[in-house]
Amino acid sequence: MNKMVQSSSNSPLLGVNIDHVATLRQARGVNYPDPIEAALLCEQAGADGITLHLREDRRHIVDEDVYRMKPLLKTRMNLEMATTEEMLNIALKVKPEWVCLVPEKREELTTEGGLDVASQQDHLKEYIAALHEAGIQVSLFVDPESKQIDAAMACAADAVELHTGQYSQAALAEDSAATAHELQRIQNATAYALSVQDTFIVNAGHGLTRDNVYPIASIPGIYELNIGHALIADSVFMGLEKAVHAMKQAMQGE
Ligand SMILES: CC(=O)[C@@H](O)[C@H](O)COP(=O)(O)O
Ligand SMILES: NCC(=O)COP(=O)(O)O
Repeated sequence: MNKMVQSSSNSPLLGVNIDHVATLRQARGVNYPDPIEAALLCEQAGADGITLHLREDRRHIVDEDVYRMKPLLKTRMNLEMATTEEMLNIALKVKPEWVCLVPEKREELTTEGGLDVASQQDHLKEYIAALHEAGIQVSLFVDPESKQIDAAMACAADAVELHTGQYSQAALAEDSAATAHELQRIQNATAYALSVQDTFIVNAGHGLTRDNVYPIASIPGIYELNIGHALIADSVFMGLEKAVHAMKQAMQGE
């Protein structure tokens, strides 16, 4: 996707991550709640895209979800995955509009850091080229560091998604100095990427909530935010449609 798809307001687009609906399903080993039903509801409520992470251990999203969801989405699918041969084969079959390459550790509670693009450029160049050949655009989930952005561009990635986990944790801990520091890193990384290549897409996400999203959504040039855990948590109390609306409002400072 190019930057032709724009938010109707000045705030970034909202990609909703529906992994956490599948987490609830897997906790019981039953067939509900259905992440596909959730994805379609989020789209109806104004989500600009749907993100899902097919983890190697299949702890939430499973292969069938990805295959079933793709033809039903009206916006676009952003498939997060590790840089393995198995995942490449799945992506080439499913053909999501976007793939976001993320680091994975089996035992982690959630994605702990960004992909170290700089240390594996040869592998990533080939991997990204294979996805491009299938018409899939590629984003790399990276820490907000110029070294990783340079490497992502050198690998011909179309976008980066800046990992906002450290910012979110600092905000949650109400550590205002650390929050300001992490925000500055994300602002600097965004400005850096766009100064090198103004057509490059800079997304951000991880751990964002209605309480901490506005400073990130206000960064000039940020294209899309991917938000899951906090939005699905909100939906327990307010319903999924209202939770999508409320997140969009929070992104605009309302
Ligand atoms: C890469 C990323 O930030 C998301 O995929 C997030 O990791 C989803 O939640 P889990 O970490 O619980 O899979
Ligand atoms: N890539 C980040 C994402 O998709 C959502 O992360 P979270 O809001 O579930 O932490």
